Amino acid sequence: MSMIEFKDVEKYYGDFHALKNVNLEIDAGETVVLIGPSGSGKSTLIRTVNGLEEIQQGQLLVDGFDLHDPKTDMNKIRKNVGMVFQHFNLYNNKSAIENIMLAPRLVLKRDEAENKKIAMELLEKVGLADKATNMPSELSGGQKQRIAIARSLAMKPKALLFDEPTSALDPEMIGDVLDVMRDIAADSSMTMLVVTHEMSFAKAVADRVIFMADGQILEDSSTASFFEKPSEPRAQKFLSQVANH
Ligand SMILES: Nc1ncnc2c1ncn2[C@@H]1O[C@H](COP(=O)(O)OP(=O)(O)OP(=O)(O)O)[C@@H](O)[C@H]1O
Repeated sequence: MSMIEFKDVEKYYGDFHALKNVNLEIDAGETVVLIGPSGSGKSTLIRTVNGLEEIQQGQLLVDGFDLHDPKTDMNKIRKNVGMVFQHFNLYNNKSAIENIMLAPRLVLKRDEAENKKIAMELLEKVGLADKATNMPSELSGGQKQRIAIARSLAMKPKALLFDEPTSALDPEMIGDVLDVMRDIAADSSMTMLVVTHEMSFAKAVADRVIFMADGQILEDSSTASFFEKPSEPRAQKFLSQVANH
């Protein structure tokens, strides 16, 4: 069953045509990496999936719900579709564990003892059990991002969206975050859509690679065939540029 489905989607910012005839289907459990040059529309695409950006034409189905249908409850979509941002977006006035416990408490009304138990398990999972009571200002970028990932997981989502999760991190922090993402991708029930420039992560973890340029999907291939040789010349050029980085 497809978890995310774009059908002939068009997105404009005013006069600017940001997504052009996007057709894309992502099955439940798939890990898909979205790559492309700066300004190609990757963030825009990923942000439409949980309603942070509206589409103007076409259809977008998430977990079987049509995002354009006024009857669709966006809160329900956001419960099931977590998002991890480049700049973490933690609540800076709350400790690591409080960041993780907040949404389940408010949105899911999870019992407090159960909430704490799940939050501690997630802190273990991301390797930060010893930082439970630290404030975000006391954490490194990589630690903040792992807390943000734990916070998303606490809602027990069906899908996770990652928008350049390692782009704001010092190089030595990136590996730990990618390791956590790799673990999550190994859970066959989790759907992941990841915007990243980390080609080795894409190669090792993604089932499929989508290449975008100028608001269009130019290539949608299995990871193996994409990295062997993308069929699209612009994808070939992009790949050689990031590889030389
Ligand atoms: N809120 C907005 N209003 C107007 N234009 C926007 C807005 N957000 C994005 N754009 C434009 O839409 C295009 C796609 O932006 P988007 O952030 O989706 O690209 P991207 O592929 O994620 O780029 P990057 O890799 O640099 O993050 C860009 O030309 C950008 O300037």
